[in-house]
Amino acid sequence: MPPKAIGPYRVLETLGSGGAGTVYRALDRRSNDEVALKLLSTGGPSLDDRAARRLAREFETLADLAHPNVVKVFEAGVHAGQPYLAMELIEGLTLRHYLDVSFNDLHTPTPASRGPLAIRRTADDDFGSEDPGASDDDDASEDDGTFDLNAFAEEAPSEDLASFHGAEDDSDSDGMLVVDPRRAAPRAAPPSRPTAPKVADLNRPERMGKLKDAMLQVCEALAYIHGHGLVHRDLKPSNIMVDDDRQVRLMDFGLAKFLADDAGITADGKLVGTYRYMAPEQILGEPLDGRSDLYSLGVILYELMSGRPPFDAKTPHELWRQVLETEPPPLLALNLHGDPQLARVAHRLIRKEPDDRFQTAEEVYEALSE
Ligand SMILES: Nc1ncnc2c1ncn2[C@@H]1O[C@H](COP(=O)(O)OP(=O)(O)OP(=O)(O)O)[C@@H](O)[C@H]1O
Repeated sequence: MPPKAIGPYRVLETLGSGGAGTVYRALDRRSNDEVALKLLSTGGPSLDDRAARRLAREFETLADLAHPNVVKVFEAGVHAGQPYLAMELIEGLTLRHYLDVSFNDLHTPTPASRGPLAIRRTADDDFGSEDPGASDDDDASEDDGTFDLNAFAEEAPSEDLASFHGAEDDSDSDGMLVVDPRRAAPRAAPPSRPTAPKVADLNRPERMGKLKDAMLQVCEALAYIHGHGLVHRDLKPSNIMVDDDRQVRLMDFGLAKFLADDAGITADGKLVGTYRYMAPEQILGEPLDGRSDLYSLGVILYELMSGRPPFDAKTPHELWRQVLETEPPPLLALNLHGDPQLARVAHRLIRKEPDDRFQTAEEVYEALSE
């Protein structure tokens, strides 16, 4: 049961939960404005009052940031020992759904047959089946108690083209993409499911235009937050939302900085971030800078262009091994007619050595604009 009120906010509904807490749609009783309210779960028992207030004060610094591509943080506070953040409420889709929906639009016979779309949550597990053997995580955590293996459990172990687009996969019980039940109906009748789209469908000009435009806006957001000395540390498709005007908002930036040290390790030894998108230096617990975010951006670009992530494994340890030691398959081998310029950008972003990547988000912006 969600709380009825959090500070001066009346909770209206739960929008979703992620690794760091739960997000509610809430009403600011002072102004009557609706906001997105993120109640952070700090992983253990409630913080003592002083610690929670200190964290909330640090979050307040995020309220000084203002950029059209960065979600606006209004204020921070403490509720029952847990810090919360009140943010601009974005009516839109996560980047992955935004691009999937554009694909589905092209395959839906009549616009009238489509129902309203609404995102309810965005863990990055929204594009493949959850590995039923989630005990992988348990295994790994026994091997190495250092890391928070829940982060891996929140991701799908793999992404294939069928699940990438699956028109009927978007109405799952998580409620992450709510569709007209008429569209969901074929789910019960597997023979009527559409065949998996061809890789070439990923290259449809409209979709590619949206992808490139969104990437440029993410670069602008990253340039801004890096310019303010922040590293996102958890850049992934569910932390990028696109509103109805196609304006991108980067979310959850900076939270990791307050919850962890320079290398992204929390006080209780957990790694902050989502494994699939983590740069090698992040996995190794080394100090991070903006180039680690650029690596994550490269994984996102690679995956949205090819329909699968550059590294794919069933266990965190295997994933880490691949990220640290192996080269990803050439993107254009997976998608023969992919945009070569964008593919080059993706590959350069996911180089293992930060020095070998683009060095700034501005450089990436320029390369994407060529
Ligand atoms: N400012 C916002 N406006 C509208 N919806 C939001 C906003 N912030 C978050 N949400 C929604 O709340 C859900 C949960 O967000 P949250 O940041 O807790 O999780 P996440 O990003 O999916 O995962 P994680 O916390 O592990 O990064 C998301 O699905 C998102 O759609």
